[in-house]
Amino acid sequence: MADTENFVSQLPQPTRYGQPSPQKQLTELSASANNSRSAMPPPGFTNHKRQGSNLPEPASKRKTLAERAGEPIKATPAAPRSNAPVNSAVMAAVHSRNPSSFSQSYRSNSSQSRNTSNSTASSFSMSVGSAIRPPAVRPTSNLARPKSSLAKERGTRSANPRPATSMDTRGETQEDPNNKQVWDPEEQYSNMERMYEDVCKHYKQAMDDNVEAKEASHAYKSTIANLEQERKEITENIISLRCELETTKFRLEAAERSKHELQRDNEEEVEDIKRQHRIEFETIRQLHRQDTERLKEDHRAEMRELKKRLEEELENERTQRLQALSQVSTQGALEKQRHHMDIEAKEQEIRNISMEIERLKADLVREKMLNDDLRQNLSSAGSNAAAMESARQALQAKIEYLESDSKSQSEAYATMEKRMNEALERATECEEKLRKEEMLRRKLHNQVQELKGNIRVFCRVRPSNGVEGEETAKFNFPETDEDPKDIEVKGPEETSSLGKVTTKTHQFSFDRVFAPASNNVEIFEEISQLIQSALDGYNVCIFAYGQTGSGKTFTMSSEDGMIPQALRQIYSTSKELESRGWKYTMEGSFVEVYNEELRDLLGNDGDSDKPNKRHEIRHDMATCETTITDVTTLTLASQVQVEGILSQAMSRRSVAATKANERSSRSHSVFILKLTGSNSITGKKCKGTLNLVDLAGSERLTHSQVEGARLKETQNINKSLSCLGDVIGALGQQQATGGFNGRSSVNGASTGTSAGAHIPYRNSKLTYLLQFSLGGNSKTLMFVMVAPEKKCLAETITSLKFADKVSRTRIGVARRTSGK
Ligand SMILES: Nc1ncnc2c1ncn2[C@@H]1O[C@H](COP(=O)(O)OP(=O)(O)OP(=O)(O)O)[C@@H](O)[C@H]1O
Repeated sequence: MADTENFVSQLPQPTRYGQPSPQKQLTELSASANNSRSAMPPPGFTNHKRQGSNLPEPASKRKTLAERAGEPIKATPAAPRSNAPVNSAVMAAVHSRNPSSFSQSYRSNSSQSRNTSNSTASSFSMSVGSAIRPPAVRPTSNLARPKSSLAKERGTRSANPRPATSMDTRGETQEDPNNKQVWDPEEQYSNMERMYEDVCKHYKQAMDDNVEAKEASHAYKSTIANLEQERKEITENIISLRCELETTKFRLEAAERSKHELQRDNEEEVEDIKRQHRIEFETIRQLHRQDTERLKEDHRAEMRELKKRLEEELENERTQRLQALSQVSTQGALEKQRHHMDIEAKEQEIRNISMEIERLKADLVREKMLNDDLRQNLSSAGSNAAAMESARQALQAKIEYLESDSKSQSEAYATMEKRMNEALERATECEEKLRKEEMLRRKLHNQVQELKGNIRVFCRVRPSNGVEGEETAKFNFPETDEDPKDIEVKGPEETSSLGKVTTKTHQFSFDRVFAPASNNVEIFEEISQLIQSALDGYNVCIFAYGQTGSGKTFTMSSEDGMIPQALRQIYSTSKELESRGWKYTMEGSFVEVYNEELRDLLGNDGDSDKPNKRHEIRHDMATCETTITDVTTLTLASQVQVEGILSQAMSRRSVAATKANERSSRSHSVFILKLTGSNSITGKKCKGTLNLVDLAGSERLTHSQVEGARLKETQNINKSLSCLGDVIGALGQQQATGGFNGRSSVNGASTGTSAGAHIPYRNSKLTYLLQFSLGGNSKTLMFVMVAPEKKCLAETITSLKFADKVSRTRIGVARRTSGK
C-alpha cells in the first residue's frame, strides 16, 4: 500500500487530464534543442573560416543563428558596431531584391563613412567585408555546409591583396592634396563596375548563404519535427502512464473499499461469534447454576441427614457421658464430702489447738493486765496450786506406795479424782469471776471516757521540716507533772496606730498537747482506749484537722499512724477476747469525699477524676447503721489481710493524689471499720464503728484567689469543714439545752426517740456519712495539727481557735450499740 502511494506521489501531477501543460512542453522542447546542440560538436567550420579569412573575428558572445532560431522573434537592437547597419541594410536589400534600395543604402553608408572618418582606410570595404560574412556558427553539426564560393574566394583574396579601389585612390588623393589627380569618370565607372561586380558576387554569395541557411532551417525544422514527434510520444507515454496511474489508484481505492468491507464483514462475523459465545456461555452458566443448586440441595439434604444422625449419636453419647458424669460426680461428691469432713475435723482440731494456744496466751496476758483482785485470785490459785502440788507429791508418794498395793492404789486414785474435780469447779468459778471483772472493766472504762468527755481534742505540733531559711513560730508548752494540756502560741507582730509593735500570745488548752518531739506510738497509747471502745460496741470517730502540710496524713496513715495501729490493736484484742467467748467480724472500707462525691479507694474510683460508680450513703435509723452503696468492703480475718487492706488503701490514695494534682490535700479520706461481736458464752452482741478521718486542708482560700475546678473544690472544702463545725456546735447546743436524749433528730426528721434539736448532718457529705459517729451516740476525737512555720501562723491560730471551740463543746453520753 505504502509502495503504491510512493509510486503515485512520484508521478508528475497532470494539469489537465491527458494534456501536458504548454509550459512543460516548451521546457522539454528547449531542453531537447539544447541537448541536440550540445550533442552536435561544433564543426571545424570556425577553424576553417579562420584559416580562410583574415577578417576580424566577430564578438565571441554573439549568438549563433541556431541559437537565435530558438528565441522569439524580436526587433534586433541596433548593434553597437559600425558594420551592423550595413549588414542589415545589405540583408534587407538582398531580401527585397530592390537595387534602388541597395544603392540607397550603399550611398547612405558610403556618405556616412565619409562623414565620420577621412583619415582611416575605407570604411566601406570594412563594412561590406564584415557584412557579407556568413553566420559565425552553424545551426547543426550534422548539416555541415560545404565551403562556399565566397569563402573560397576570400581565401584566395586574402592571399592576394585586393587591387585598390577608386575609394582607395580617392583616399590617396585626399591624403596627398599635392598629388594632382583628375576626376576620371571612366575610372570611376570602372570602379563602380568592379564594385558592382563585387556586390553581385557578394549577393550571389549571400544567396548561397541564404540557400545554406534555408537548408539549415530545413534541417532545423526536421529536427524540430523529430523532437516534436518525440515530445508527442513522450506526452502520450505520460498520458498512458497517468491513465495507468489513475487505473491503479482506482484499483487501489477499490481494494481499499473491499478491504474495509472485508474488515466490516469480519467484525460483524466476530460480533456474531461473540454473541453466540455469550449465549452459549449464559446457557452453560445457567446449566451450571442449576447443577450447583441441585448439588447444594443434595448436599443440604445430606447434611441434614448427617446432622440428624450426628445429633442422635451426640445425644446418645451425651446421655452416656451424663450417666458416667453423674456416677463420677456422685463418687466425687462422696469423696468431697469425705474430704470435707476430714478437713472440718482437721480444722476443728486446729481450732481447738489454736484456741488452746490462744487461751493460754490470753491467760498469760490476762495475768498481766488484771488488777489487784485478779492478782489475789492468782495468788490464791497459786497457793491452791502449791497445795495441789503438795497433794500431787503426796499422791505421787502414795502411788509409789500403792504400786506395791493395788487396793490402796485405787483408793488413792479416787481421792485424787475427787480433788481434781474440786479444782476444776474452782477454775470455772474463777472464769466466771473473770468475766464479771471484764464487764466491770468495760463499764468503768466507759465511765472514764464519759468523764473525759465524748468529744476530745488533741493538739499535735509537727517538727520543723528543716527547710533552710524557714522561720519557725514560737510555741510554748508549759511543763506540768501531769500530761501536757496547754499550748501557747506567739501571734504575728501587730503595729498599733501609734506605731507600737506588739505580739499577742494565744493560749489554748486541749485534752492533750503533743510537742514536736512526740511520736505516733506515744500518741496511739492515748487513743488506744478509744479503739477499745469501738470493740466494746461504740461508734468512734477520730479525725485529723489542720492546714495542708501540718501532718494529718503522717499522723493518721503513715506506717505507724493511727489507722495501722488501730487495725493491729483491734485485730489482736479481738483475738484475745475470743477466749472470753467473743467472736468478732471486722469489715473495712476506705472512701474519699471529693467535691461532695464519694469515691471508693479500695475499688477503682481513685484512678480517675470521675468515680466509676455512684455511691450513696444509706442510714438505717433503727439500728443507727450507715452503709455506702457499691463500696468495696474487705473482711479482716487475719493479720495478713489487715496489712493488705492498709497497703492497698495507701497505694490507692497515693495514686489518686498523684493523678489528681495532690487531691489528698483537697479531699477527706475516711477509713471505716465495722466491728460486730457476739459472745458465745453470754449471748451478748455488740456493733461498733471506727471512723478514722483525714480531713482536707483547712486553710481558707478566698474565692477570688481561685477559679474553675479549683474554685469548686475550695467551695466544697470550706462548706464541709464549716458544716463539721456547725454539727459539733449544734450537738453542744443540744447538750447545753438538755435536748439530747440519746438520739438526735436529723434535719428535723425524728430518729424515733429523739426530742432533740436540729443537727445539720445533711449539709455536707462528710457530716452525713459520719452522722452516727458524731454526736451523742459516739466518741469523737479530734486531732488539731499544727505546722510550726511562721508563715503558717495565721492559719495555725485559726485552726487552734476552731479546735478550742470544739474542745469546749460537751456532747451527751455515748451509748453502746447492741446487736439485735
Ligand atoms: N510528726 C512529724 N514528724 C516528722 N515529720 C512529719 C510529722 N508530721 C508531718 N511530717 C512531715 O511533714 C510533711 C507533711 O505532712 P502531711 O503530708 O502528713 O501533711 P498533711 O496535713 O496530711 O498534708 P495534706 O493536707 O496535703 O495531706 C510530710 O513530709 C510528713 O512526713
